Amino acid sequence: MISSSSARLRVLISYLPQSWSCLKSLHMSSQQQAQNRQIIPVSDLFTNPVDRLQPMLQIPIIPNSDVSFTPSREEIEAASILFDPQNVKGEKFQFLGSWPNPHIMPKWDVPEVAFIGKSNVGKSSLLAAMFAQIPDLEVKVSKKPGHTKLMNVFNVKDMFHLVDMPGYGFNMPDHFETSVEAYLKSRRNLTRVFMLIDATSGPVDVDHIGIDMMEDMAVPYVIVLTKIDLARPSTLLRSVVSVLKFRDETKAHSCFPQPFLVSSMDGEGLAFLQAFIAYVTGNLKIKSLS
Ligand SMILES: Nc1nc2c(ncn2[C@@H]2O[C@H](COP(=O)(O)OP(=O)(O)OP(=O)(O)O)[C@@H](O)[C@H]2O)c(=O)[nH]1
Ligand SMILES: [Mg+2]
Repeated sequence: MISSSSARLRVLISYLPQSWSCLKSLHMSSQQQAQNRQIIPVSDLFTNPVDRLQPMLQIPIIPNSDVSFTPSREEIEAASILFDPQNVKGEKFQFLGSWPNPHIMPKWDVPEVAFIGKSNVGKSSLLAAMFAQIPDLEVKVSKKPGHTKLMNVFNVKDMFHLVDMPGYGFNMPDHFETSVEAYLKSRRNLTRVFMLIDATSGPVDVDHIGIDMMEDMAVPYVIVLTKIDLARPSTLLRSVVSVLKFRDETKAHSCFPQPFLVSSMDGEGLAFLQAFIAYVTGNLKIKSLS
């Protein structure tokens, strides 16, 4: 029986490879394990991607005490319908505009969630994937880091707003402090921040700085690992463990304990994340949480 989370992490880390050659062999053995233990295929879009990794380990990847968001399949499907334009006539999906700082941004009486992370991590792509069924709503993405320079606000049916932020790190805008930081510090209707980290690398130095920033401001945030379609299962597992380790080592008080995994390319994990957004903005009741 493994009791403390740091002891659990030590056990998890001992499972993980230390070098690329070991990673390769873990990958091969995980393929063999997949045959034996039936890893869930990626094609199921209404599940938590962590579930398909779980057969690789004999203990929970995320300690049960840290897993509080467990919607049913029906609840996940209900949330994804919120992002579906074929509902009641007149429901609005809109790009509301771009702003360089929060002082000139209109104050709406609607919960907002914001997406932050290093340049090129996939913030704009994640919003584009969420709005994939709304062709009129274009979210610009680019291979070039530092593409998004302003805070872009999108309205989802007057239920909540999604805010795409400029990235930090390489090619970040000079006005980052007066835009993103000022927004995070002052925005009253900001309900949750989603901090994106690249799943192919796990947290890097610039992510640590981002997390410190969130902790200093005591803004509630959630970690989302992006680009999971590009990460092998072993790499993905390693990135999840790195996030948990980092969270525990830094005693990240404002961080939601359960990380999310998503691919904007094949949509894996998207509906699960949408369910969380719907839940935190008060638009979805989760039976297991009520
Ligand atoms: N394979 C894959 N590529 C992705 C994914 N998400 C984003 N990308 C790619 O990563 C690159 C950067 O994506 P963006 O969404 O523009 O990244 P961003 O975080 O908004 O970047 P900045 O605005 O520069 O801060 C683009 O080439 C995307 O196609 C993903 O889930 N899977
Ligand atoms: Mg962007």
